[in-house]
Amino acid sequence: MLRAAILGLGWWGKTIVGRMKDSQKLRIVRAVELSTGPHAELAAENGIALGCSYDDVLADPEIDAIILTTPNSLHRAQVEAAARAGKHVFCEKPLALTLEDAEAMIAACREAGVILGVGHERRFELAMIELRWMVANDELGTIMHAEAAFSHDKLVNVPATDWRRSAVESPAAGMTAMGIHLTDAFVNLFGPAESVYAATAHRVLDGENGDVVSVICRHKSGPLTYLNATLATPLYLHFAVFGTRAWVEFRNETHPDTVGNSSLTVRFQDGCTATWTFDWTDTVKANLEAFAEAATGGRPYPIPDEEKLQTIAILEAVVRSAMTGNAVKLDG
Ligand SMILES: NC(=O)C1=CN([C@@H]2O[C@H](COP(=O)(O)OP(=O)(O)OC[C@H]3O[C@@H](n4cnc5c(N)ncnc54)[C@H](OP(=O)(O)O)[C@@H]3O)[C@@H](O)[C@H]2O)C=CC1
Ligand SMILES: O=C1CO[C@H](CO)[C@@H](O)[C@@H]1O
Repeated sequence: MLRAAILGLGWWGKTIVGRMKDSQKLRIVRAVELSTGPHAELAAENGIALGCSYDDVLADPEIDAIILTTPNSLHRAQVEAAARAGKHVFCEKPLALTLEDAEAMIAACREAGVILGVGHERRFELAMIELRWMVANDELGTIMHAEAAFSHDKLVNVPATDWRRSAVESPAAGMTAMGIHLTDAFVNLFGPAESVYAATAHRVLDGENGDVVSVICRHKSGPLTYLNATLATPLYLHFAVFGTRAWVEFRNETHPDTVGNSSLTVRFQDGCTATWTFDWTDTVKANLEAFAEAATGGRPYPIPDEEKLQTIAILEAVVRSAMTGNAVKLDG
């Protein structure tokens, strides 16, 4: 059992506490209240000790790991501090806001010999795992292109002054909140991108950041990918991959606060169509338990460092492209 402390009991921190309540692999035993505590009721219900600083938990030999559900710009310093203290660290997405920061964080964890988990839970959807298998095993033929769209209007009602609406914390119209999940999926399916073009628009939300983003990537392995993400329409997640032998569409009704099914529809060259539905699985818990297994020496963490870096390289290129209006080439 991995014993963890959590930093940041906001929306997502509370979600994680709830999801990990009955886990046999990771137990949250301490929480650091930074700014908006106290969280006495939640802590009492879940057997979590409050009232300590980050330095306290880093010095606590009873703590094996840190979970970070804090504003994005704090992630680098907090991950580096955890690594220096010899703690495994699970950091929510985006891992970092720049490639330089992500590289430094990964280097710090490697040097300290600790596992770095990241909140890309969408990889743990059963339908996504199936889709990944189809692509990797050439079931779809040559992949021509893929498209995806993701939205959640949770942020519509938060004040424009909330950190999640700031262009620094959440650049390129919420790429860091929504689009990055799709980028992670494309990196997982098709590997690194060699060039990126992005545009943002400003439709309904106040503030300097825009509320809808579109991104086209050319992947080194060949396919073009296209994503749309917004902060202002009701929740949806749609994903489609088009190959010369078949195309596949993935739909998902899952919301972090509710439960929904997902489905994969495949249409083959000969016109046959097949649809599979998948029951809801707790992908947040699956990701944290995979992290716990890696930290306790069970098996490797399934999101490789190289892919964590590629996702942040694309994020950085999206921000640059949206600002300049030019395509951005990625090297290395
Ligand atoms: N994987 C996923 O699907 C999701 C991931 N996330 C990620 O989780 C992280 C947290 O997001 P979310 O929970 O929505 O954010 P919230 O604003 O709801 O919570 C952030 C918490 O961080 C703490 N905090 C520390 N310093 C600051 C500061 N300077 N300003 C504000 N809060 C601070 C506070 O904790 P306290 O109350 O304990 O003081 C606060 O409640 C982000 O990185 C986000 O991208 C978010 C949603 C879904
Ligand atoms: O930050 C976020 C906002 O909500 C989305 C889902 O509803 C999350 O997936 C995302 O990580």
